[in-house]
Amino acid sequence: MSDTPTILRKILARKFEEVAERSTSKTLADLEQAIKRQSANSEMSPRGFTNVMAHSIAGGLPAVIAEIKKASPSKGLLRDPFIPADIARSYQAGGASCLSVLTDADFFQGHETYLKQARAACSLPVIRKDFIVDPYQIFEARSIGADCILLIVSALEDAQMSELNDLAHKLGMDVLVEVHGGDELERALKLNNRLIGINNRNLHTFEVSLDNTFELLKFIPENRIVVTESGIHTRDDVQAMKDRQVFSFLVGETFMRAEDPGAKLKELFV
Ligand SMILES: O=C(O)c1ccccc1NCC(=O)[C@H](O)[C@H](O)COP(=O)(O)O
Repeated sequence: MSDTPTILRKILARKFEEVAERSTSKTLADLEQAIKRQSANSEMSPRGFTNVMAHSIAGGLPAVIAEIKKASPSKGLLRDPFIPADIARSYQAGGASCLSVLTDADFFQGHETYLKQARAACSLPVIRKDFIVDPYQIFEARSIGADCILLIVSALEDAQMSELNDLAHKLGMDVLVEVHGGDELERALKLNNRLIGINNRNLHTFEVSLDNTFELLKFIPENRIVVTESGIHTRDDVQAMKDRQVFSFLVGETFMRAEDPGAKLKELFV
């Protein structure tokens, strides 16, 4: 791969700086202490992200991870005013299985507080949607209440990915391992993990094609849950996935642009 600074590379470079900055004001030991303290609070216990997804599918329902993102590098500002607690309640009423909350500030106008507010407003499991490059961020994710984290295969080496995956599980969280191409999928399948996300968006070029899910799907064993991510806009898009036995979805922009995100979810999925 060339070293041209694509958006993904810029985000990752910033993440390394962020971890260095944050860990001086809040150390790893501080985060571990916070996690220990919150283990006495049942509200903060992991909500079983993967189990909830599997349960929806087993019950014949699509498992929708409904995303809370204020803005994105490809589309700019998506929602204003942006009230995570209201959005979370709307998603739960609309039938979402889980939430995804962007916590990256510099590129998505996200924040950890948004995850806390969204999670406190509903009973759904929540994935911290961020760009994880260091164990520090996994401790941080659990300390703010995340039930699941995202690992983007193209951002990580195998050994590092395996270490991060194990750490997340050790802290009681689930992991969504995200791929875009066949080589990444091969690497993802080596991990002991059930949720595999196929991103239809190329994070280097922003190009989006649902064909990406259709093409990679055949290489994924049946014991994995395939989540199709990005570019889902219509009932036809949803039906095209269902026709190919894909029942798990991660949707952001379409819901964020709707006045009532939960009603939009129902319109697409029910
Ligand atoms: O959304 C972007 O522009 C983006 C750019 C660079 C890296 C990641 C990006 N998005 C993260 C996601 O994968 C999506 O937020 C998620 O899959 C939902 O996609 P969509 O329904 O198309 O908003």
